[in-house]
This record gives sequence, C-alpha cells and structure tokens, in this order.
Amino acid sequence: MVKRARIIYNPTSGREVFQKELPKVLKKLENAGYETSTHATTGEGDATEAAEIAVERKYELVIAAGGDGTINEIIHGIAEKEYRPKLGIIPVGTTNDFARALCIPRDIQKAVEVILEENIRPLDIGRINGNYFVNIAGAGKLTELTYEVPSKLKTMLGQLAYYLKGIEMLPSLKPTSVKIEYDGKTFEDEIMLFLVSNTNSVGGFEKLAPDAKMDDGYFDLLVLRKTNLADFIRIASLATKGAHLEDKHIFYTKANRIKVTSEEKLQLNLDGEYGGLLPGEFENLYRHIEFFVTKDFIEKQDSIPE
Ligand SMILES: Nc1ncnc2c1ncn2[C@@H]1O[C@H](COP(=O)(O)OP(=O)(O)OP(=O)(O)O)[C@@H](O)[C@H]1O
Repeated sequence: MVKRARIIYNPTSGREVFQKELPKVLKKLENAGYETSTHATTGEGDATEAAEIAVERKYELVIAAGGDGTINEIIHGIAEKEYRPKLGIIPVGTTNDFARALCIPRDIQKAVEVILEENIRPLDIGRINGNYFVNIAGAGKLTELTYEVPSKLKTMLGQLAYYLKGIEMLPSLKPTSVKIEYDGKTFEDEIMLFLVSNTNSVGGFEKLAPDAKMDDGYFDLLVLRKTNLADFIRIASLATKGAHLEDKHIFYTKANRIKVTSEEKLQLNLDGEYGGLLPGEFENLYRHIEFFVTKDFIEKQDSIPE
C-alpha cells in the first residue's frame, strides 16, 4: 500500500533554505514509494493546525521541517489524539536541539535519507498544564532570555544571538524560592533556574543532562541553586564539558512527575518558547510518539544505563 507523508515546513525557519530544496525532497520521498503533500506554515500556531489536519486525514507520516519551535507546535497538534502519525524531522531551524538529540544531520537531503531508512522508535514527551515539550522545559530568570531574542537576529546570527543576549542579561539575574516535589520527595531552596530535560542536548550544551534517556519514562531534573556571577560563569563553563553535575550548586536527579511551586510568578519555557506561568506539574508521557531516528541515536540510547 502507498504510504502518505505530509510535510509541514516553516518557510521562515533558520536561514530560509528549505523551499529551494523542496523539489528534491519530494522526489526522494516519491521514489521511495511515498505519496507526498506539503503545507507551508503561515505564522504562530499554524503548524499545530496543520498537524491536526494530518491526524484527521490519517497520514502515516508527518515530516516537520523547521526548528524546535515548529516541532513543538506539531507535537501540540498530535499528542492528544488517539491516532498519531509517525514523525520525521528535517532540521532547518536556528536551534535544532531535538534533531541533534536524535543525531539527525543538518543536511536536508541526508535528513530525508534518515527518514527513508525507517528506524522508528517511540519516545517520551513532556506535558505541563496542557502544554507539551519534547526537549526541555525550564524556569528561572535565565531561561527567559530565549524568547527575548528577536527572530530576525536569530536568523542572522544563529546560536550566537542567545549568547549575546545571555551576557547582556547576566548581571540582572536573581534567585527565586521554589518547592519542587518529585516522585514522592521534596526539594526546597533558592535557585537561579531549573530544567526538566527529556534529551541531553540543550541550547548547544550537549552534555547538560548526560544520562537523559528518551524512552525510559523519566525526565532529568537539573537545578542550579543560588550563585554569584563568578560561580555562575564557572558552572556554565563546566557544563560545556559535562563536568557540572558534581558541583555543590547543582541538584540533579531523574523523575517521572515533578511539581513546582514558587513564591513569585515564574515564567515557564517549553522548548525555547514561552509556556505559561508556574505552578504546574510535569508529567512524562512514556513512549508517546513514534519518531524516525538514526542508527547513531539508537546506539547512543542503548548504551545509556536504565
Ligand atoms: N510564515 C511564518 N512567518 C513567521 N513566523 C512563522 C511562520 N511560520 C511559522 N512561524 C513561527 O516561527 C516559529 C519558529 O520557527 P522554527 O522553530 O521553525 O524556526 P527558528 O525560529 O528558525 O528556530 P528555533 O525555533 O529552533 O530557534 C514557530 O514556532 C512559528 O510560530
């Protein structure tokens, strides 16, 4: 039987190169026996609607061509449905943390070839207050910088835009008092930020949560306690090498459900976008969506102990 693939792509993603490559992408998929159709997103929320339509029309495969924002919107359109198409990814965004976690190459045609290899794995996704994330959720003053970076600047500078903004904001970082209840235990302290991670690759820090396994039903919870600026910079530089977990300012554990309450209002960040306000409870949805992954990813996952 012919399989049908719906490509949902963001024409404004990253360096805006996808459209030019689209005919070649379609040809590759058609040659491999797929019947294809495309949807170019028009703005915020449109990828969610397009994904809902793909669910209704029972597409076997949805291909998300964009950055983390596009993937996140597509997940929102699929996650609550009974019938959930499999998801393929072509990373063309500025940040492609999720694609990087799945070891999907940045080259568009190579990413299509990954889909055609048909290595499919059901992976966990996260939910909080009715919103979903695939990569990471977090809160704390620092995480708020990801949506303060204007999109034009991101297109021009890529990752660099985040770092510039980060440096600009560092001196104004303030700690917040939080209570975190996780799997029957409680953590209470003044913190700079906390991260609830599903993948090990976040904002270019590939070793932030080194043991994050994407199909074990657990998040990696990472909390940075109150620090001064010097400690903060030191820990950030340790984090680039994956050497931060032993630091006394870091609290790190695995958990399936994580409830967070705080004295002040904290903005949630889900996959790099604004995700509402805390309090809330993070739930790990075990092996909820099937993704086209790479052999490298499977090897990497299987080598992480449970
Ligand atoms: N036609 C469009 N014009 C403007 N914005 C759009 C359009 N289509 C989608 N968007 C919005 O762009 C947001 C970001 O897109 P996406 O994640 O694909 O790329 P990016 O911004 O380059 O990378 P990243 O989000 O990974 O930093 C999406 O969440 C969506 O709301």
